[in-house]
Amino acid sequence: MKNLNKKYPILEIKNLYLKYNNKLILNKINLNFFSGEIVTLIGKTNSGKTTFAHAIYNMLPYAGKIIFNKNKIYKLTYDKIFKLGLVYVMQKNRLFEQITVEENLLIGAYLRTNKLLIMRDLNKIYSIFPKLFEQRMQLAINLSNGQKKICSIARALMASPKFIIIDEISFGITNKIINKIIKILIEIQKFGTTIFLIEKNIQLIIPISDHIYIIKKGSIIKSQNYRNN
Ligand SMILES: Nc1ncnc2c1ncn2[C@@H]1O[C@H](COP(=O)(O)OP(=O)(O)OP(=O)(O)O)[C@@H](O)[C@H]1O
Repeated sequence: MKNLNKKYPILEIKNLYLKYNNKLILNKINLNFFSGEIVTLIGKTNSGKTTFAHAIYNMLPYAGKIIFNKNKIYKLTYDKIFKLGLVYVMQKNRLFEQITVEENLLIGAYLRTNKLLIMRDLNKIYSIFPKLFEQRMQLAINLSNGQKKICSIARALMASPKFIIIDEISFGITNKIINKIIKILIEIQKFGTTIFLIEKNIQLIIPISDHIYIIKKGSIIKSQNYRNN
């Protein structure tokens, strides 16, 4: 049984509504996320998953309130949200392509001050993903799409986040690599990081999820709790 902090939610979504051109895309979403949970959002194409993540990161205007670690993040820009420890790995690659893989990874840690811990985490990333080590001096633009995704996730992990959103881990990468990423996620979850996965390929994700929500046409239509407590 996992020892999850249920005292107060690390992320609260209150009455979230979002429209594109007058079309309702997210419809009254109310969700609470707690520290150390792995939460998965499942839904078909165009159900509103990515839009939901964009709203959390304040990249789109919405109605409702989103509170992260008691901060009203609906009033903040996404760089400020990052500084609070909420990190978002977008579905599409957002690496800095004209700098090296290692420079990208270190940018993930730019707010951290303990160099020893940063190097420990960097070495850990390299030991889990040896190909990133081999490619560390290459410009990010030269990576394959799958390696770019791994590098994006690794960069987010280098921030030592309190909360990480990953939009489609499985996008462009093999099951073997997904399993490696899952191993790290389980490890950081033990230290209290909340992991929010947005997925279509659910086979590998369901067994590690504490909570699964299903979204359809912008509404959460089902939730399933897999925790033992
Ligand atoms: N920039 C945009 N302008 C207008 N409508 C948009 C825009 N982006 C998304 N939408 C619409 O919002 C709805 C939800 O899209 P969203 O990308 O959130 O779905 P999704 O569940 O993440 O899909 P996928 O699994 O394919 O990534 C869709 O109807 C889509 O057409």
